[in-house]
Amino acid sequence: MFGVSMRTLISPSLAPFSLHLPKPSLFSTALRFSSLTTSTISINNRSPTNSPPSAISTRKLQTKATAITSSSSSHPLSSSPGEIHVVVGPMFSGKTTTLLRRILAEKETGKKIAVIKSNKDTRYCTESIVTHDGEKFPCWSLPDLSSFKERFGFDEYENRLDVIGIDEAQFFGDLYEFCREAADKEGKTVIVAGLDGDFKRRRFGSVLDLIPIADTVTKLTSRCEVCGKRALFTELIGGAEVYMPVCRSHYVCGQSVLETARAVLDSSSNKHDVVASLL
Ligand SMILES: Nc1ncnc2c1ncn2[C@@H]1O[C@H](COP(=O)(O)OP(=O)(O)O)[C@@H](O)[C@H]1O
Ligand SMILES: Cc1cn([C@H]2C[C@H](O)[C@@H](COP(=O)(O)O)O2)c(=O)[nH]c1=O
Ligand SMILES: [Zn+2]
Repeated sequence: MFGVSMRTLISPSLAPFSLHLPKPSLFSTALRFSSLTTSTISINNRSPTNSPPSAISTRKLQTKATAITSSSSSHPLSSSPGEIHVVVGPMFSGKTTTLLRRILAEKETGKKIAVIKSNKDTRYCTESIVTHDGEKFPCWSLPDLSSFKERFGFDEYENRLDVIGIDEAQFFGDLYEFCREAADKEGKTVIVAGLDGDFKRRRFGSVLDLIPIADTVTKLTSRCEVCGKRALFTELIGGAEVYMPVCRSHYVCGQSVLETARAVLDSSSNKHDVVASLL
């Protein structure tokens, strides 16, 4: 649905956007994932999926030793602590693609993996995560994360699962608790992909709450549908579900266009009301 919507973005209703560039959709057509930009804050200087350097092994050993002598936790560490990697950005910035790459890299090293996405996202397919380029990977489509262990099987989860990928993380109300427990107490590596902000640039769900407990945070960017520059934000451009990635200038410009359009619509519907009331 989105693939189609984005290809028809510059519709008559978007005339104000197209004023800035004669053929803005060329940017999305030409865009490949490799051209999207990334900035990663690696809190402990290791890459998300690479095997840890020796300093990390030392840290894990120390933490393990601490866990053995600690009796305060109701969930004593049975293995090394896990990791949390967070991938955020606007729509079409490559979050699902990145998640998929990282998950496949983990799988290739022999790790047992599982991918979960919110069942609120039914755009392409419910049983798979699907990138906007059509790449797919089977997943658990769930209403919340707390139901995952039971569905996956407690024993299988505890003893065999190494890596959990979470897509559309902004829709999970229990994201923070799930990730903290999985990484801190259950030794899982959790790779989380989701929107940091909504179309009003407000924080979305609890994705941002993960930052203080994350190993790495990667903010991806897309390409502005209007000018082709780096897109940081997602703009809602039509109905309830048509979005496009935009740069800061065009986000601001789009907001003022929308405000003006709303004001015009309001005043004209008021005029109609007045006229109607006179008839
Ligand atoms: N308007 C667009 N702007 C940028 N990328 C787009 C657009 N439309 C489709 N794409 C494609 O979407 C891909 C990213 O898809 P995906 O990983 O699913 O992103 P996200 O999960 O961040 O929404 C890009 O590599 C690009 O090929
Ligand atoms: C900006 C924005 C998005 N959504 C929805 C629309 C999609 O279902 C997902 C984002 O998917 P993607 O993998 O990042 O392309 O979120 C929303 O509900 N509200 C918003 O403001
Ligand atoms: Zn722009």
